Amino acid sequence: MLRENFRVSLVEKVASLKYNYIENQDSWDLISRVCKEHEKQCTNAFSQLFDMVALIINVLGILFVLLMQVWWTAVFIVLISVPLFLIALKAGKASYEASRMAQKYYRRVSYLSEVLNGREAVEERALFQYSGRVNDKYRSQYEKFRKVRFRVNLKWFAKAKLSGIITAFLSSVIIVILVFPVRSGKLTIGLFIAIAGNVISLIQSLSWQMPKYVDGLAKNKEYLVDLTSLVKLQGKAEYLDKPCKTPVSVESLEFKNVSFKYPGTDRFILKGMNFKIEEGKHYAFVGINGAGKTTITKLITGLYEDFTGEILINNLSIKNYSQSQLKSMFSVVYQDFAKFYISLKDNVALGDVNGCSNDRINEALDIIDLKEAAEHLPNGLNSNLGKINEDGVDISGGQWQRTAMARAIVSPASLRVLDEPTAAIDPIEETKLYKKFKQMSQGKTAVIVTHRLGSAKIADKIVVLDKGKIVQIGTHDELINKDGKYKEMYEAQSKWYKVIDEKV
Ligand SMILES: Nc1ncnc2c1ncn2[C@@H]1O[C@H](COP(=O)(O)OP(=O)(O)OP(=O)(O)O)[C@@H](O)[C@H]1O
Repeated sequence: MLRENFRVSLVEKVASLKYNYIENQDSWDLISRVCKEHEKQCTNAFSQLFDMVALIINVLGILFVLLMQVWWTAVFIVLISVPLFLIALKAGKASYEASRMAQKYYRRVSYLSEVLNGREAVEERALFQYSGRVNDKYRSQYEKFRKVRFRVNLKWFAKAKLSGIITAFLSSVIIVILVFPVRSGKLTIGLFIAIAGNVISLIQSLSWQMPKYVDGLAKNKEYLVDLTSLVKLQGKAEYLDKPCKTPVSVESLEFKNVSFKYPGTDRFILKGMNFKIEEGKHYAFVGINGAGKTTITKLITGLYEDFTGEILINNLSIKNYSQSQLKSMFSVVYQDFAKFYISLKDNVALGDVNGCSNDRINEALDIIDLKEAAEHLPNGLNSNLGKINEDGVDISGGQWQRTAMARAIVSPASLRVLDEPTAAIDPIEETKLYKKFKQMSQGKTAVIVTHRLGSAKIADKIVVLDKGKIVQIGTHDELINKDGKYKEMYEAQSKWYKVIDEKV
């Protein structure tokens, strides 16, 4: 039930969160803490709770026997156990808090461990031999992580041991005192042995088992505090909705005086931006690194809502559309697109979650020049990609990019956003690809973010960005004949384009 229900609920909760929580460090830490070993956290809590109930019954039984025979020993033992109980409670809470603090170091440690051992960085590792340096960093981060944990564990250990020693000592005192009534004949030897046995059993229960369970339960309580905080994070159930089966067509998209800064930061990334995208046309957004191109695509697709000014789709504010309507309007390929280690066919089919036929997949692969390569894979379209599967095959960076673009092609959305997905494809191939993309996107609107002006050239309009502002808009011919940022950038890259112009 935990796996089927709780895990699914957690996944749905995280998927329904506002996008800015995913990019925010603190909320991401919270999400990681709650989702990590959630099943274990719950099963531990249950088993510890039951063990504790069993222990309490056991302790109460022994206390009852003691109470009947030598009442003061029972009272004495109960009085000792109260502070022990409180100490264990505090230790459990501190231990979970330490794991919260350790989380940020742990994240870095896990990342560095992946860099040192993972498959992703294997080539750079072999080429640059950086393992020694990264290892030093790993060690220093791990030391910080270990010290935080060690301090808490040490405190816990010291408290638990000290409590154990005190209880053992006081219980020995009880046993010694009981010798006197035995000597005077008030207590039989048999009863004395039984009581001494019970006192020793109580010591074990109260000084070792009880603190262990209380500590565990306190940790679990803190987990519940985190879980409650996660549940309270703002989200919308509609973020889980699929795109509408009948996509909403984007006839126009307009930015009116849009300014934006990322949540939790002070710097405006977009400053009073105005432009209009018309149906069926292709737009290229160009500009230096950090100019704000990707940020525009994030706002266009509704990932962030906290902007000032207006974003109008078909003359209606973007905020008036439901998530399923918005999702049906855009197909997006980002520069850091996801590589899914599933079959090639499923990778492409993700572009239309409402159902995608084999014919459409083949057509998309054909357009994107991936069909031949797909036919050479061991199981054709059904070949698993990536080395995570036993029969998985590695494809090249450019082929991954083409796969991601094929996803955008099978999507029925009317506006395609390509945020530099072609960086791993050489400039000549890229320009060919965009030309083909333009041909097959007739009637569709496209926003292409690129650094290669040879590719931008084929767009109907080029939007030039600089420091969060639009500095020029126009066709290639218009912009190249004016002095300005575009001409400057184009001339800097022009040596390439002579070659490209000749070849494509
Ligand atoms: N999640 C974020 N939180 C805070 N700042 C961000 C975030 N994402 C991007 N930025 C900042 O916003 C600015 C614009 O980034 P953006 O990715 O839009 O630029 P870009 O023009 O697409 O750059 P590039 O050509 O390098 O891809 C950058 O200065 C970046 O540091």
